[in-house]
Amino acid sequence: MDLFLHYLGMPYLLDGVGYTLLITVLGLLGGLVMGVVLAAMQLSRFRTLAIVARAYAIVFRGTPLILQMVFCYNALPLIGIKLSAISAASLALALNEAPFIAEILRANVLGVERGQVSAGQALGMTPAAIMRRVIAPQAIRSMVPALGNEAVSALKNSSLASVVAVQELTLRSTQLASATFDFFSIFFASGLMYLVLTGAIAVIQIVVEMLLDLDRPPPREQLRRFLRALVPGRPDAAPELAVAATGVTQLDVAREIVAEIAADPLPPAVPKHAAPARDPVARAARLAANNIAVEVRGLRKSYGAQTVLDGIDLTVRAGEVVALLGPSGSGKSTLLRCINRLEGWEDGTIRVGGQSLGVDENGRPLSPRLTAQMRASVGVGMVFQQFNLFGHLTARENIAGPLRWVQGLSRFDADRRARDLLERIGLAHRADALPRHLSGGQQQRVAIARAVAPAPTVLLLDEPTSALDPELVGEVLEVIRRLAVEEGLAMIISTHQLRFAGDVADRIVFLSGGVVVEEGPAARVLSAPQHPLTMRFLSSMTAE
Ligand SMILES: Nc1ncnc2c1ncn2[C@@H]1O[C@H](COP(=O)(O)OP(=O)(O)OP(=O)(O)O)[C@@H](O)[C@H]1O
Repeated sequence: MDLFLHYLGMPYLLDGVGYTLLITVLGLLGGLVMGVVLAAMQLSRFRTLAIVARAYAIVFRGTPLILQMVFCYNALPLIGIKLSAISAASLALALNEAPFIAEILRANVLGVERGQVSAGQALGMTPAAIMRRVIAPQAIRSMVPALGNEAVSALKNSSLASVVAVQELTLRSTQLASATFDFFSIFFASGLMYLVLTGAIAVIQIVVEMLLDLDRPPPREQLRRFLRALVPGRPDAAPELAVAATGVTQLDVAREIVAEIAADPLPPAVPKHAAPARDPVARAARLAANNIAVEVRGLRKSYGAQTVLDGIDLTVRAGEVVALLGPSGSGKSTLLRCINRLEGWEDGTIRVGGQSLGVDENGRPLSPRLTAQMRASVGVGMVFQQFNLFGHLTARENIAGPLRWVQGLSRFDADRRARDLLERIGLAHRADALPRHLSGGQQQRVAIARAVAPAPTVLLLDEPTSALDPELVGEVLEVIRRLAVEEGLAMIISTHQLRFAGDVADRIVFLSGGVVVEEGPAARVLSAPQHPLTMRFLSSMTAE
């Protein structure tokens, strides 16, 4: 035991720990930098870069680290690059770690829901802003455990640096044991040192995970809870006593909270503009004089051999509400995504606010960054079936964030606009809740508020209620009515809610097999459809 303690505090071995740490840190930092580059190359639109990165990964993951160390130390001098043993070992470790770290980065970037990327694009965020504000914060959170593993493995791999005579812990332990023959005490002591180092990595990992944990209460709340727990006799410190005194169980309290959240009524409507008079003829005449908000001409779009949209023509005027109806797979979502330039197409033109999104005045395609800027300046918002809220941001930040990043509002103004909208949709009390703590209906209400926050002129809604339980549909339709219809936005809404369509839509466009088979005033199409396919669809929907 004495000998073991003696080796544990021996400066010769402790110096070895220093070298071990140095190589590990340099290797990991180098690996991280190169890993970011490799991951970016693999995710890039340029195939050649992706192929080069993949080839690198095959070579450096497929050969032993010990050979890479020998190569860096002995072979690089042959081409004029002479490195010290520590530099050569660190470089080899970095080269070896890079493809593993790149795969961790790539997997976590791809793991962020694609819907959130579409939502970012639809909000007019550039690819760089989407990476920085949406993907990176979520990917970094989820990659911490894997990076912790990688750090432990790099620490252990650093022992291979002994092959190029770096005086790290394993080499020094072996040398000491050869000289003293006290193998057991020395290797036990050096094993414990490695354990302490890997333990420290585990602790760092736990702390980082805690700091990045979105469910962690804010520091002030943590301090409040801590202080409350210290004060004896306070109701929070002894909830059972409070229950005994009042006769109200915790279950009762929980039920009350759940009931309150479930009811979650919308506040009374205070429309900015008076709701449009529902005299369809007068309204149609008024709308006919408005500017064209969206114009689709001869749109053809295929996925591989499948033609999804086959010569669509559609004109929507400012302030007009158009409901897209049609059976599943008829192309409604694809049409909406094309209008917003989230999809390309083969033939035809789409103009939004008089501009062709994604192409310059000479018809040449714009970069994704310029397309995003154009989308924001034209003012087209989109609401998705699956809500697509940014998962790491609160309800308030989901609305305020894009206002700052895209519209350039100050934090104060963006927050005020977000709070105002949350109040109007009856969710002011949930402003600081994360999307995963909101019901589907609440999430979709926030998503609608986020889409209308920059005051778009055109709002596209892709089956906004189809992912919701029936009892939540009404609240979302009411929010659409308040925030969009009453604001007089031009809207194209793909929906299966016939009553809602009849109530808010000026016109119904019925799609089947990628073509418009019938269109006309909402009341007429719903009550007296002309085309057999429309008739069959409407009677099947009414029967449901
Ligand atoms: N990214 C894609 N790749 C290949 N095929 C696709 C893609 N997106 C849609 N499709 C196909 O295009 C057709 C039209 O799909 P779309 O989602 O536009 O229909 P929809 O009318 O919106 O249907 P639903 O009411 O079920 O949402 C479908 O056959 C679908 O399988």
